[in-house]
Amino acid sequence: MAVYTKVSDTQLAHFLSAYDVGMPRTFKGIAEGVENSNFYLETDRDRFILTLYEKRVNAEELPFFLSLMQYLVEAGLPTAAPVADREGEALKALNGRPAALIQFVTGVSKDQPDEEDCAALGIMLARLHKATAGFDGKRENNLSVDGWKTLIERCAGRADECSDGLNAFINEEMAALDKEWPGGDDLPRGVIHADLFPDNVLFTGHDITGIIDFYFACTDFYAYDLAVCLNSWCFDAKRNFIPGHAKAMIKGYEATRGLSDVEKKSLPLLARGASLRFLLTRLYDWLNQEPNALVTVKDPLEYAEKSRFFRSDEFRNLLDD
Ligand SMILES: Nc1ncnc2c1ncn2[C@@H]1O[C@H](COP(=O)(O)OP(=O)(O)O)[C@@H](O)[C@H]1O
Ligand SMILES: N[C@@H](CCOP(=O)(O)O)C(=O)O
Repeated sequence: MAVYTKVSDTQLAHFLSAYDVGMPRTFKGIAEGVENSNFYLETDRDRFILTLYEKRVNAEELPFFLSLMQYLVEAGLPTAAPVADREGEALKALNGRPAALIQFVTGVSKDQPDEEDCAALGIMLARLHKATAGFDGKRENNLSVDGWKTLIERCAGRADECSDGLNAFINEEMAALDKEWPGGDDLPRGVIHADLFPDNVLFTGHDITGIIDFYFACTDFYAYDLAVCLNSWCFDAKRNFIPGHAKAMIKGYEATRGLSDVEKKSLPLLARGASLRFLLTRLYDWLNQEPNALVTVKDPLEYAEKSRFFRSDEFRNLLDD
């Protein structure tokens, strides 16, 4: 459960007095997520998510995230809208943290998405990329090559506490990616989600009803967003790659936004970059656990294994099929 900052009944009542959202009926911490504190709020009028932004979110960047979310709702994407208070403010503060009330979206995230879900995700990801092309906000990806180097410095060679040999693996992978990573103009880019894991996509059946958690959204390669999804949607619980999932996702994506040959050829490298990004943030969290937080720390090694897979020929061959 991710609740780093608690909210008392009195604090909630004071916070809600600025809004026109009705009287609270249910209020509880949410049993998913690792980044921010999230609460489910039901009032006599509607359902909401109350988010208190924590460690990795830079408060100055919150207007970018919230305006992107609002833009996407208006563009017809199934995303959650920030709720403004009576003064028209969506970005507020609560218990010393920046906070926002977000519209609740219905649907259930999938632990084990199937091929049809992956196809739907591919289509939705491409729709998202086409929609964000009209959004004029920009945000550098602080979890790309330079950000990985910073995380490596902060993990200070302690990776082997997690697994023998992990430090050497990370350094070797970082050096290779640093050398080969595409330059800013080498691939089409725009605003991407950058963390579109299955827990951030809500379904009813095989239909996507909600895309949430835009707090890593940034300006980067569209194909990198696809590479994040190949990492997070196309492996089974034993971390075996599922080629059918990847094919369905890429096909769905291409049906909506075509991928150039250069983008396709870059996917193995971009997928390795995405693996390293999630390996490093998970490793940092694993090494710096907060004893008082209600949070389930995620396994860094999952992404070391995925990174090794994306270095193999199997994925390259699949793209040539
Ligand atoms: N707008 C929303 N509508 C419905 N459920 C949501 C919404 N936002 C978050 N949730 C629920 O809260 C959980 C944690 O939210 P998430 O944004 O992924 O956390 P974090 O900010 O820690 O990354 C999600 O897995 C989902 O169950
Ligand atoms: N997707 C990341 C963790 C951050 O996302 P959240 O939605 O689970 O808070 C990972 O799996 O490492």
